[in-house]
Amino acid sequence: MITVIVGAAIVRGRALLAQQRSYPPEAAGLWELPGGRVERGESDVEAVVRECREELGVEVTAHEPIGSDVALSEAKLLRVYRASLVDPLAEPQPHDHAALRWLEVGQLGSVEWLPADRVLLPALRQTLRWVH
Ligand SMILES: Nc1nc2c([nH]c(=O)n2[C@H]2C[C@H](O)[C@@H](COP(=O)(O)OP(=O)(O)OP(=O)(O)O)O2)c(=O)[nH]1
Repeated sequence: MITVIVGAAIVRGRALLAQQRSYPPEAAGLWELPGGRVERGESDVEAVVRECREELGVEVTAHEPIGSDVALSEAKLLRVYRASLVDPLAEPQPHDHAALRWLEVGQLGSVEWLPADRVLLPALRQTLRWVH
């Protein structure tokens, strides 16, 4: 069975939300998109919405997938969906991450991403350019 990890590319205005991991030690300090494992009986989109609620305390709408699936291991893949805040004035909170940052297109390379997310940077850049 393949485990799907969904990531949320939350875009607000010209910026994308990134979060900094606080664990495990080998990933602490690196940046990723909000998200996590799709649970049994759940759709990808439902998982995106649930994870953003749990991790950030905000409601999002999940849109289309961005880029291609990225293999994390033989049995795990990362699939990213474009997302937006239901209430654009809602401020996401880092419930279990070290920090959050809104990055504009020129700043996407300024943080150290997890390796799988680095693969998606061109697609994320394109999304930020296209939204505006
Ligand atoms: N959420 C998320 N996970 C990512 C990204 N890129 C990436 O390689 N991953 C990896 C890190 C983890 O190994 C895995 C997510 O697994 P998971 O949902 O079980 O979350 P986790 O490791 O934080 O563990 P936990 O919260 O269940 O304790 O996917 C990303 O952009 N967002």
